[in-house]
Formats: sequence, C-alpha cells, structure tokens
Amino acid sequence: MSGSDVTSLQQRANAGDARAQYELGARLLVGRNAPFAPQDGARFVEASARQQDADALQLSAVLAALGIGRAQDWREAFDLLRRAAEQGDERALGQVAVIGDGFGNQLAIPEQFIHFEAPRVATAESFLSETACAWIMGRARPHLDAARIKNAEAGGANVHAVRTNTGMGFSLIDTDLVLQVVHARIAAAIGQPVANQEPTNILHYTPGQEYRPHYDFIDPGVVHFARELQTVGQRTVTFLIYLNDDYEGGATTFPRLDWSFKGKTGDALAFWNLTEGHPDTRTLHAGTPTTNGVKWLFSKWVRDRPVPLI
Ligand SMILES: O=C(O)CCC(=O)C(=O)O
Ligand SMILES: [Fe+2]
Repeated sequence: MSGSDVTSLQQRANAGDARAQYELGARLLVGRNAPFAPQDGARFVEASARQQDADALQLSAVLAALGIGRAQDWREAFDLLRRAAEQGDERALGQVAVIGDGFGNQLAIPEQFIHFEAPRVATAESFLSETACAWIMGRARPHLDAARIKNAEAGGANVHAVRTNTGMGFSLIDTDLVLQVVHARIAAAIGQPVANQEPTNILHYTPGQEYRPHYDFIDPGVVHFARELQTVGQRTVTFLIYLNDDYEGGATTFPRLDWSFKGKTGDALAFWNLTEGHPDTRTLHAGTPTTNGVKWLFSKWVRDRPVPLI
C-alpha cells in the first residue's frame, strides 16, 4: 500500500469515517503499510469504537487488555467486546461464548508440575478449555502457511527441512480477547510480563510433518543473531499448549533429558531455555512426526525484555 493510500485513509479518518479510522488505526498500531505510530493508532481505533464500529470495539478490547493507549482494564475490555457482540458481530459473539459472561477466574492458573529443575520444565493440565482451543484453531485455520526457521548463515528466516509443518503468527491487530486472556494466563504462569511475549504462533502438523531437534534460545555464537540479541533480547521461556489430542505420534521430545510429553487438549508445557542466565543445551527438543491425524499446537516464545509491537 503506497503513501498516498495512507493519505487518503487519513483524510477520511479525520473527516470522521469510522471504517477509515479503524483501518488506519490498526495499521499505525503495528506499522503495517503505514508508519509505526502506536499511540496515534490507538487514538484512531478509539475514535472508531466510539462510533460503535464492531471491529474497532474488538481491537479496543485488545488494547484495554494490554493497556496500550489507555489504562489496562479487563472489565472495560470485556465491556467493549460485549458491545461488539450486541451488534451481532460473529467474531465477537464467538469470543463471548468462549470467555463466558464475565472474567470470573479467567486469570486463575492451574497448578504446575515441575519435571526438571535445570533446565526448568513444567506442565499444567487443562491450562485452556476445549472451547478456547477450538476457537484458536478456528482463527488460525484460514491463514496456515509454511513455517520458517531462523537462518544462521544469512540472517532472517526461511523455510527449511528442519521444520516441515505449517503455521501462522498472530500480529497484535489480528489477536482478539480470547488470545489476550491466554497471553495473560501465560504471563501469570511463568511470572514474566505479557509485553515480553513474541506474537503467538499456531503450528499445524499433518502426518509426516515434524520440527526436528532444535533449540529455542538465540545462539549467541552466531554473528547474524548478535544484533537481534542486543535489540530484542534472549528467548528465555517456551510455552506450548496442545490444542487437540486426536492424532498419533507428534510428541514433544527432549532427547538429552530422555523425556517426552504429549498433552491432552488444553494441557501446557513450559520450559526455560536458559539456566542461570546461560543457554542450556539440554533443552534440545523436537516435535516428532505426526503419524496419523493432525496436530495443532499453540507456541509462545518469551523474551527477557519487551518485544516491539508487531
Ligand atoms: O511441535 C512441538 O511439539 C514442538 C514445537 C517447538 O519446538 C516450538 O514451537 O518451538
Ligand atoms: Fe522449539
């Protein structure tokens, strides 16, 4: 999208067009086909929400959940979502059905079972409800694309035989309140701020697809990653949620710990990629090939400092 498109969007937004305000606001929030100007973006989204635009109400709910451009407030977030649902918006109605009628104990997290202290590896049963898992799979399904890995030789990321599955990444503006509740639950479970979370990735493995043994920490010995380590920081924690369990194979294995895990729908697995501040090579792990059926996984990488809005 060229600069002139942004200009015309800006003119319509400034003239009070609710759709233009939403569209421009969303783009400015993350710098997608527009300058990166989150505070201005939040203002346009709010202006659109005041005109009851259903998409803007839902994005405002996300911003209220995160405290971007406004105070962090779960109750307000849920009210904004409900207003979109009251207009009959399908996506809002779906979220209300998943979250329930109020926040209640949405942020209460189940007990964790510690399997290893170093590297720290923990699991939790029923971290998410089956309806939340189904919702997230439904949101990701239309957007699946080949998964990528970081390229140690050239920098950047590309498709590679190490990782044959498909997946999708949720930009902030594509998330919803269900996902923000999940992010908040993860933050509470691992004791790290939501702001340190990379965008959620949803992984999808058909029979034979796999994620071969790898580390999630950023290798400090690789020249191309040195800059990234300085600017975005290290990946301290990996948090996986098994979104379904009607498949065979596909366990997450840790060859150096001689341990593997295959969650039931909604179960979570968290592991700390660093031990006492240093990358721990015992965290080598793999998503083994699915042999029958399809595996869906929610994958979250957490950094040691805030991640820029994407
Ligand atoms: O598919 C799996 O079980 C592992 C996924 C994984 O290693 C990751 O998302 O970093
Ligand atoms: Fe991994």
